[in-house]
Amino acid sequence: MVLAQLGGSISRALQQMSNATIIDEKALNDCLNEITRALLQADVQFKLVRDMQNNIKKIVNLDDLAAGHNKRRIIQQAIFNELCKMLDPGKPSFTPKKGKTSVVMFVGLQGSGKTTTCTKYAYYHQKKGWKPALVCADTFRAGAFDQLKQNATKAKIPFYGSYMESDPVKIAVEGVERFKQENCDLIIVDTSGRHKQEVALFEEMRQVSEATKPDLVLFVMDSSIGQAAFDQAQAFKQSVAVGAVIVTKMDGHAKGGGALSAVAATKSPVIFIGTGEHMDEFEVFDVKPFVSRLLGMGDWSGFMDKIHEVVPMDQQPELLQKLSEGNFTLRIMYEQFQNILKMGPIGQVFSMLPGFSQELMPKGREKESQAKIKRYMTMMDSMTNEGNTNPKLMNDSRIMRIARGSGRQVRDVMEMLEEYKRLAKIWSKMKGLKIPKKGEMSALSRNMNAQHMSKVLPPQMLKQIGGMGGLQNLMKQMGSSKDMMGMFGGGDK
Ligand SMILES: Nc1nc2c(ncn2[C@@H]2O[C@H](COP(=O)(O)OP(=O)(O)OP(=O)(O)O)[C@@H](O)[C@H]2O)c(=O)[nH]1
Repeated sequence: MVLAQLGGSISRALQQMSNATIIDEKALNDCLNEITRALLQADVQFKLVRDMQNNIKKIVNLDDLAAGHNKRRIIQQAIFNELCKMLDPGKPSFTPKKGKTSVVMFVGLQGSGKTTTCTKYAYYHQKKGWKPALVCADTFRAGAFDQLKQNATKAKIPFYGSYMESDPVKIAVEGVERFKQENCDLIIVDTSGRHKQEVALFEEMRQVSEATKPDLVLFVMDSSIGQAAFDQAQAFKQSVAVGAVIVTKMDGHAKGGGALSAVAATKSPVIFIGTGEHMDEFEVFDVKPFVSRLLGMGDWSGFMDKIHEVVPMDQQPELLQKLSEGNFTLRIMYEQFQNILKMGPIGQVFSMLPGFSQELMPKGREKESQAKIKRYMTMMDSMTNEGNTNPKLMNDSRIMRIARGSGRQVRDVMEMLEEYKRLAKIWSKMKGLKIPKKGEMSALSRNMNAQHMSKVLPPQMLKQIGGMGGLQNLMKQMGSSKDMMGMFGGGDK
């Protein structure tokens, strides 16, 4: 995903500025120009980037800053805030409530991933105990109903559609009525797409919308459309009351910056992103954790959510307890690999942990990484329970035995043990950190003190903030404010 590169470029620009002996107008301009270039390359609309640059310059008036102020921190905070502002239209979208019927209509161009996303959205809610249903009002594309039917059947979600009826309005109304009677609480209407923005498409959308009176219109946008995103999103917004955006294919080579433009064009928030073709490759989109990730700061709240999602309920307290004791054993690694493989897209989990994803899970090489994890697990399988699971007791003959037993080379076993050491080192930094239970993210904020934070932050980031002293000051100044936690990916949702 090119957004990751964007994050890398922004981090580098900040780093370069941090390395400058004096942070003057020139250093700031150089840094901002670098960030501007990165955003434009990521297809963010030119006007948005220019506005952002001007805003930062206005906020960070270097002449007015009294001596002793941490300029780096102020600049970094301004960049963080401006990026968040770009992605946050300032008002939340309509949020359906479990148990209360809501109609959600999906709109978007053909091929944007609309049909796939309808099912992902339904499946996401179904896993959380909702009663969703799918209505296929796409009578334009042959095969659309079959596709929806297939997806819905796989996910065991009720669906409605017709091979005979050609009037999308009629199907939409009938489907919505049927599922209202069946007490479904999330009725999702998939509408037709077109290859390009056409009058006929917009007219049909308007009619379906008028007839079904959706509580929310979701605009689905392919992240790879680049600079065209702004105009496309605006055209949809002008035809129907788009309330929120879902950006798809964020896993591919898309530059992803279009997401920022779509928010500006529709003045509606991005609420989910699609990160693959599978049903569960779908993530809630939260502005602050996203920008934190973009700036390479990690996303703790997302990571915790994933743990709650991936690890079976009965294993959660034990695992979290062990992790908070800094007790990352080979067995834990094995069990977690097992859970993660069951879930499918492991990259999503690890990418949320600072410094984690690149080594074990390079982007775009998930299949390879998955195979690697399976290989590790075969080797771990061949270890005997007693003694051998303690990596400290691993000697040459044991390593050879494991290699023989699992049909692998000695160097493969060594690699697996190295990986364990690397993960154990990362997790040892978590020692003492109280890990919140589901829905208790505020506990994380309360327990995150500067010391923990300093261990968790990548070293270059800590340096930019001004080391331990700078971090303590920063936390004092900001108190335990949401902004601060948001910056590091925590905070209440
Ligand atoms: N890699 C990736 N592929 C996706 C994602 N979302 C959808 N796709 C793929 O994009 C292609 C088009 O998706 P559809 O759901 O058929 O598109 P659509 O917008 O419904 O198309 P119409 O019904 O013709 O309007 C399919 O091959 C999907 O598997 C995503 O997040 N990542």
